[in-house]
Amino acid sequence: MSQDIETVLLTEEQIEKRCVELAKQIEDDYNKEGEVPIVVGLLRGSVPFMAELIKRFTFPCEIDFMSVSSYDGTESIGDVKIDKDMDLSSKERAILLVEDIVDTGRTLSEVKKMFINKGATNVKIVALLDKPSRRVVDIHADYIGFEVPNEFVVGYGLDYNQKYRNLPYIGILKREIYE
Ligand SMILES: O=P(O)(O)OC[C@H]1O[C@H](OP(=O)(O)OP(=O)(O)O)[C@H](O)[C@@H]1O
Ligand SMILES: Nc1nc2[nH]cnc2c(=O)[nH]1
Repeated sequence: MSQDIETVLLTEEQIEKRCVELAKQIEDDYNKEGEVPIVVGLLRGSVPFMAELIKRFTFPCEIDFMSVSSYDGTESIGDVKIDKDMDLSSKERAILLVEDIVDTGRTLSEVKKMFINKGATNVKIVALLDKPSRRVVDIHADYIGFEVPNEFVVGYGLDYNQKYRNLPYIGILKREIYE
């Protein structure tokens, strides 16, 4: 375990097991609806989770990425802005947004609105982690991996100043690292 980690909250095995369950649930829903969604990963935190999910999808889908930002360090700095838009058109397409964590809910709320404005027919959200105690915007994620407490977590895509994304587990960062 990294010496900067206070506690491991979720092991690699727990995350993988949950990804199998989520992928099955998502697959059943898209098979019922008969749509070919664009699976859109929000860079950069969603990458490990998205890789773990999509390799288990057996339904036809396309993938794309976009990058939005709203955070600096551990605190929200307000508005969400698009740093890199996706390449595919979302007009008249079903979108499955893949996110690492829902915290205040601002990012997903803004991104979902943006897709609806661009003419997407259906926008669903899958997030690995949910921190409901921090929510300031009412946003519904269709699929959630795990609920986490109000602690700053890193690993499995989640960073602190761009570090720790490569950890294969989710852990609580020691306070002395960021205080
Ligand atoms: O629910 P919210 O309060 O909006 O917070 C969640 C967002 O914050 C983090 O993104 P960050 O801007 O740190 O980008 P990253 O994915 O590159 O780490 C995280 O990846 C989510 O996108
Ligand atoms: N790395 C990381 N990014 C976040 N963005 C919002 N909450 C968190 C968190 O707990 N950890």
